[in-house]
Amino acid sequence: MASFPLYKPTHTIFSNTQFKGLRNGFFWRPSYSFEALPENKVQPIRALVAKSPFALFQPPQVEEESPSELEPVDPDFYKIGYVRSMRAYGVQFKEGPDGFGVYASKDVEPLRRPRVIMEIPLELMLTISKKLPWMFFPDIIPLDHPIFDIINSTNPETDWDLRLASLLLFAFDCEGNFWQLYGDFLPSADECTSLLLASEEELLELQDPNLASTIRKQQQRALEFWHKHWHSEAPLKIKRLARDPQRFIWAVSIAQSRCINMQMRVGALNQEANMLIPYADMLNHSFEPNCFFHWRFKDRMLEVLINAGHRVRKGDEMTVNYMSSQKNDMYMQRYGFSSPVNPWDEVQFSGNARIHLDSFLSIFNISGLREEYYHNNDLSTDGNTFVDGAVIAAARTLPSWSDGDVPPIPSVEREAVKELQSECQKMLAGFVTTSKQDQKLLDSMTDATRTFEAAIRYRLHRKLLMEKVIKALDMYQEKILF
Ligand SMILES: C[S@@+](CC[C@H](N)C(=O)[O-])C[C@H]1O[C@@H](n2cnc3c(N)ncnc32)[C@H](O)[C@@H]1O
Repeated sequence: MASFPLYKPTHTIFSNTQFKGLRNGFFWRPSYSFEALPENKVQPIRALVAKSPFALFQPPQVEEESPSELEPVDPDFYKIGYVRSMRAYGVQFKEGPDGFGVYASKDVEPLRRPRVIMEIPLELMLTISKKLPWMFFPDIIPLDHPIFDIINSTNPETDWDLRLASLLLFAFDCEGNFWQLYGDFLPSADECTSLLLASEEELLELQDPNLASTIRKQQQRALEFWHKHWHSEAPLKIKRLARDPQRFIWAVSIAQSRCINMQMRVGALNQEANMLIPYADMLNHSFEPNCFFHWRFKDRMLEVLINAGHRVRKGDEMTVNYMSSQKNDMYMQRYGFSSPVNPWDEVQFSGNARIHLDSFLSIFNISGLREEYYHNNDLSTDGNTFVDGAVIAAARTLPSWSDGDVPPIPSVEREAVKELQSECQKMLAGFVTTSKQDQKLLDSMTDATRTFEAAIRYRLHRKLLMEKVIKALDMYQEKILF
């Protein structure tokens, strides 16, 4: 099997001048299709840089350059000399509501087995082992390069993002490195939602002092790291990697919002690694994802696969689950977005009021495993039969007792419902704006920064959850307690 199938590009080829538009504050990044051609099943991303001098994407020129009298060669032997390309099957990279994303370019019937939609070889990635001794795959750092000392100075427990950011900046500076080109497809500081890039005013818009203070500490930490290593005496080959702190903080934002952690096996080594994986990092998050990642050991590839049994329609977004069991503040901290249907989100109640959890769940017909949560439709926003994630969050959030814990006393239960509702009302009243006002603000925004928008959305999502809790308790009261 040849490592470079000879596919024909079907899409526009963008010149380097057009790439530069990305950095000028506009949020556009070109879209690329990997639709199957009649004669081929795969469309490699190499085609998008077909005119670039970039070595990694150049297919072997053996056939064109070899006079016909030459003997046919052993393809396996020649394969050794060429770096592999990324392959994608029936997907398209384009801009959507959550920035760039990956979309199905054709219908996929549900299969009994997961179906591969992307394969990304190890050599295109930037990875660092999570633990000492530091190992890099591929190892692009030459012996004695001072960037290694900088990476080596980081705290193994906490500073994975600083290490990855340093490696990314180093890769941008390496002649012929894949990331020199891929960097043009990464979000610019204006396009990135990471709160590391947020101003103090934007952090205040979160109306969450804990989250704001966590972010301030992270900003400070990145800044101090830059000052420590990018001082005036630093060698030029370090200085030019990040001439100002903003460049370094942007790199940390990219590392935080695009890193994938995986256990990868390379040879006899089993490595837990922090990885920047091109193309796979274009996948957005969903709490009901249709895809997942898998490390293919035999040829050191990351596979992106569609879940077994999943039907995908042309135009559907392909998504993965970034983190499980995390509240919206964690999503904000790491990725700069929150979700109104995060089933793990919470409202923090402070009082002693508790309701009967089993009765509450029975009202919404929620039982069993997470995937099997259903409810009676009354609280669903879109009218489908699946339980809204916010209803699960409401259930999880409520301080509760169950049989054998406290005996059911209807009057006490009724009192508890009212208390919980009134605590939610008080919390809502503590916000400067209402959820309707936040929604209006979001609808009217035209030239706001992405971090400002993310901050407003975050506080709106918290209010929506509280409103859901109040409504759910209303229903509980009506149906069970009369
Ligand atoms: C790994 S990247 C995914 C690709 C990214 N959308 C882009 O434009 O390059 C993660 C970033 O995508 C955005 N994102 C991913 N999933 C999202 C979601 N469910 N809602 C809103 N934004 C999301 C956030 O900006 C996040 O920091």
